[in-house]
Amino acid sequence: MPAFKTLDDLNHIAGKRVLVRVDLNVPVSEGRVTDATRIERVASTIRELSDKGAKVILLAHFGRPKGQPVGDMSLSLIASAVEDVLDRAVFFATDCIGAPAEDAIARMNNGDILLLENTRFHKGEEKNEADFTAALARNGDIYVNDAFSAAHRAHASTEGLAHHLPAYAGRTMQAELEALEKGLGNPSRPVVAIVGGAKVSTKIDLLMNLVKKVDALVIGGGMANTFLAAQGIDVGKSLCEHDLADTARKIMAEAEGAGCSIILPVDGVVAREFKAGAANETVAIDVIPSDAMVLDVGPRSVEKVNDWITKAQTLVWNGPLGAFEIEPFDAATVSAARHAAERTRSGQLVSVAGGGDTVSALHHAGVAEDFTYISTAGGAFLEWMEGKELPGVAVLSK
Ligand SMILES: Nc1ncnc2c1ncn2[C@@H]1O[C@H](COP(=O)(O)OP(=O)(O)OP(=O)(O)O)[C@@H](O)[C@H]1O
Ligand SMILES: O=C(O)[C@H](O)COP(=O)(O)O
Repeated sequence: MPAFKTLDDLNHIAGKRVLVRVDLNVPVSEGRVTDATRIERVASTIRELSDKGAKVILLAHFGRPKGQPVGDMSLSLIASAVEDVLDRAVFFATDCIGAPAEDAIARMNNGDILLLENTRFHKGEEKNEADFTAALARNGDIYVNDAFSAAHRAHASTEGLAHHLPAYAGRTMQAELEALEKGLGNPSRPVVAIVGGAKVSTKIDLLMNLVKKVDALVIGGGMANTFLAAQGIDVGKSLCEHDLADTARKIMAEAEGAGCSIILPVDGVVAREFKAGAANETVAIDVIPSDAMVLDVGPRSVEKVNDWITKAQTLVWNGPLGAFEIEPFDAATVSAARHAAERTRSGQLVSVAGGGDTVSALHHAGVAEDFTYISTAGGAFLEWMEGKELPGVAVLSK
């Protein structure tokens, strides 16, 4: 793992202005934050810096306002949720640069916490413009990046600032990078990856990268159908990207060349309707009725997946094995999740998972707390699984 500085390297910071990039891009409904996980994840960094007497100045984006102020994307809507999580006062400035920011910072006492308005209200943020970055940098002495989930963006507040100020990884960034290193960087073997979800098309780069890194790749969910169809199996009315048959064959050939076992379903739970409680039956994968669709992998397949989880020392998971939102098609995902959780609890498995639906599925199975690490990142986690360099991480290690 590339070396980077952490908060352990930051001493004597009382009175210093620390610009902390956090990810406050949280779901909001009717003015209320409906999931504060991302805020909870950055709380330890904020508290630690504040306890050391730093003036903690939070930088974040919210939504995609495209370089201009948009009312319902104001971080003023999130400030009280940050206060609730921290149980400390959080001041707010109506702009992240210029007089509003400077005046608010001038009023700060040591240990105070200030949230600056959405960085994406300025065009310079996403363009990583030199003038805008310099304007942000003028408000700080030190830069801490605690937003792994925004580190795939080379923006002023996620990348540019590290060229202007001494740069450090916050506690969440540090934990995420350490967990990901255990997952794919330098993992204990065998490493098994489970990739599921709806479509192959959104995960081609990810699959191509994984077959080079893992010992076994379990393919489930809707995307398994594309692989099965590419092998000449009739998948009936199942979700299937027939035009990606060549891509699927290429991924399988790459896997063979790299010595990675591809584990495809050998049976499936099929139904005629995509709805909870729909009449269903379990069939062998080569006799899928032409008017039915596979909505979950079957029990024999789950047994195979669980055998691989038993053999594995490391598990990386993105995408559910079936349509887990509608019962009973959650069965395979729940079974594999619980088995992985049990192995993790007993210290025999390092388990790392990410992806919005994946995290929901693990919560649904009641085991999200038991995994070694659950990433709150969406795009950044996927790009990491694709083997891409994340600009916000790369710059910290320079
Ligand atoms: N056999 C199937 N047929 C149809 N849809 C399926 C099937 N198996 C899984 N899915 C769907 O795949 C979706 C989840 O896949 P996705 O790739 O989006 O997961 P993710 O990467 O964890 O989530 P996100 O994209 O939100 O980060 C779910 O909505 C689920 O219903
Ligand atoms: O929600 C996310 O995944 C991050 O906050 C990044 O947001 P973005 O996709 O709008 O850059």
